[in-house]
Amino acid sequence: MRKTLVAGNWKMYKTPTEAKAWFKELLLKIPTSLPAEAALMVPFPFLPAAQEVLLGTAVAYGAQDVSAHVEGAYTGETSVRMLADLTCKYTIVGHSERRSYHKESDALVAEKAKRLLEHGIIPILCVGEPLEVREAGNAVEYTLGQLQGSLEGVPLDDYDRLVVAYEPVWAIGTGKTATPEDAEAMHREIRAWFARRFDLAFANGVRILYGGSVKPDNAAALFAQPNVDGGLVGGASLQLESFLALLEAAPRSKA
Ligand SMILES: O=C[C@H](O)COP(=O)(O)O
Repeated sequence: MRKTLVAGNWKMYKTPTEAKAWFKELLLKIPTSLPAEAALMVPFPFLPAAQEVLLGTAVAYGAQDVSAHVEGAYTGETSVRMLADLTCKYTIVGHSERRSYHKESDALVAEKAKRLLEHGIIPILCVGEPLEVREAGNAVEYTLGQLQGSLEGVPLDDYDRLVVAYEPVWAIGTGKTATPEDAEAMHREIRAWFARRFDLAFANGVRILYGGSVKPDNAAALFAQPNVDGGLVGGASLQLESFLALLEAAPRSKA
């Protein structure tokens, strides 16, 4: 059984003060019998407030990136030891905005995933093709290539040490969502890749989220697909009511 996960990615929105108030309000409004697991992936300066308010509750939290270096003279970087000290459960690696704007390679993403695993933090590894690749009919090949490269040398002893997020670049922040059928088709390919690389039990256990313009009005159809184990959600995770609606749209688990 895979527990469904709805993870908000706040990107570079809100302030620490706003975030702390939001976390508190969320805890007041979140249903006690929450079907899916909830998580918030927030900017680094929000993590102390997340730890103070969310630690020990039903809402997990984590960062949106991490340095590949453990520590040292790396101005502007944030280390995995800092994230572990702030009790992050998850952290995003390889988001397309970092791959594109910060030229992060698969090899760098793999190093970051390794650092997280070494410190007990679960990487949410993002993969997904740009529009021209999809239009050329190479979306599967491209996405599986990214997956392979971003997990090169990453020691994965169990499926619950990793979450994958399939985020087609053309669907991010554009209002264009992959159809539930297209998302399901890619998620099946990703799961089949894990079956080839590891085994069937690993493949059936690993959670694969969909990301790209997930909203309360399309979430239920996406999350109903057998291989879509929840979502990594940008814009629609920023408002409390829509984040709660997304959580309610998610089933408890997948077989
Ligand atoms: O990580 C989240 C994705 O980039 C999706 O963002 P979005 O829901 O605003 O399209």
